[in-house]
Amino acid sequence: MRLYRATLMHTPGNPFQMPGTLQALDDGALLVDEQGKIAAAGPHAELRAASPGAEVTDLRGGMLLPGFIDTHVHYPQVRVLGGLGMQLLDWLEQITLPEEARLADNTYAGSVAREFLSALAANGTTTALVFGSHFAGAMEVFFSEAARSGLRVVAGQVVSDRLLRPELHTTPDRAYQEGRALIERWHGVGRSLYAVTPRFSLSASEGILGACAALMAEFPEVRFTSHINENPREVGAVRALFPGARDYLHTYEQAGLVTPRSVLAHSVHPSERELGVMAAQGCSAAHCPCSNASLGSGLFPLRRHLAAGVHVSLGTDVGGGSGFSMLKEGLQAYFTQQLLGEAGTPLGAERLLYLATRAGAEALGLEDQVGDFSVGKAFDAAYLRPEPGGTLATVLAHAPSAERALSALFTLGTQGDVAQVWVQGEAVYRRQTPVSGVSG
Ligand SMILES: O=c1[nH]c(=O)c2nc[nH]c2[nH]1
Ligand SMILES: [Zn+2]
Repeated sequence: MRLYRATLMHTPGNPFQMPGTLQALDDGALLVDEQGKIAAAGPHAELRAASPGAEVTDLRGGMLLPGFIDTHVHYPQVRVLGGLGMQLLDWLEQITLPEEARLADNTYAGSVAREFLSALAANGTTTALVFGSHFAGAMEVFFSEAARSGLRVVAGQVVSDRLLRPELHTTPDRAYQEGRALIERWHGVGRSLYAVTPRFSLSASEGILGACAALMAEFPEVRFTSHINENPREVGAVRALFPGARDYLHTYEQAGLVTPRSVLAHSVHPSERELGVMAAQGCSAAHCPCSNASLGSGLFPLRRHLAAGVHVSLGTDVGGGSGFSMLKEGLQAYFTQQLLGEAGTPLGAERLLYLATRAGAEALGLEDQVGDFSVGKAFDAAYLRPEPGGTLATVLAHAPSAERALSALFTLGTQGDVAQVWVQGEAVYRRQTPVSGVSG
């Protein structure tokens, strides 16, 4: 048993439904067992007295949060981050798809996978729903590297059969065969799960969506993810490609792909009908505010999603987004809602923490295992501790409440403030202290 002594913050409930779910303990502790599960949580003095033999990891001076859960992030797109100046379809054609084609080479894919997984961990992300590569070989490489990294990933091969580039196209039969082989090899192995992943209806014929549906029916535990209603030009093109569909969601719905296992990224331009069906089917929307701003996609109608009863989580959407930081994503989500004025939903610290952690666990059906520090869950955690002397350190030192400390963290925090990260009690990242005072 090991006792982690720290200032703890987590949201073991949904603050959009029940305000006041933020729990903060100033001198708190988590007792973690040999399986990496939380055996007890509470004030440090109490846990210490009850478990005098436990070894103590002293994390005072920072904040211990549940590991972040990123519900939309593209593995092949690390190296295209920063490609500013375009909207979705031009950005895909000119910057992103040429890079994705390079993952046909497994050695290249391995380097990218390692860069990607290291960046997730260094930003405190312990679980991610990962949009994969179009190549089965690159997915083999990815799952192997993910197992080595210790992170939890829900990932799948991306499938498409039109309008991208020929080398990224497959066929329904091949999509089914390769998907099946990957699921049998990786789903439920270690900390990996599989997600069936058509890129978007624009690049997926009814045949491809049918192959995805066949996999979902055959493997009732695998997850599903895709894109929806991101950009007006994209939405118009999908309408033209599926003249029989009522709207974008209907293209997935007709194939039986809208279920509680589905996470649809973006949903910036939904109709009321689409929101009603998403809510009724228990499917989640992954909100990616940095990407929506960067690609000029629009302002996410969070209020309408919540009013309809659609579950919402957060995603960084690397590389359309602006990096791996779920703190930055939370801040941009807050900005977006502020910019919407009356139509926006205020996002205080409690809601931001929930969106960056537990909401993701709920979207992935993992809320019994991760997402907060409840007893029985895995110890997946990020320790945030700014280096002394910076602005965040100053603000935290004077924060009048836990909420203010947390909102300062979302406002000012960066990758450099992530000091240590654990998954299931195993250290997966530790910040290297910069060498200071060396000149020449
Ligand atoms: O933000 C996005 N990134 C992508 O790579 C993509 N592909 C289809 N639609 C997409 N949207
Ligand atoms: Zn995306």
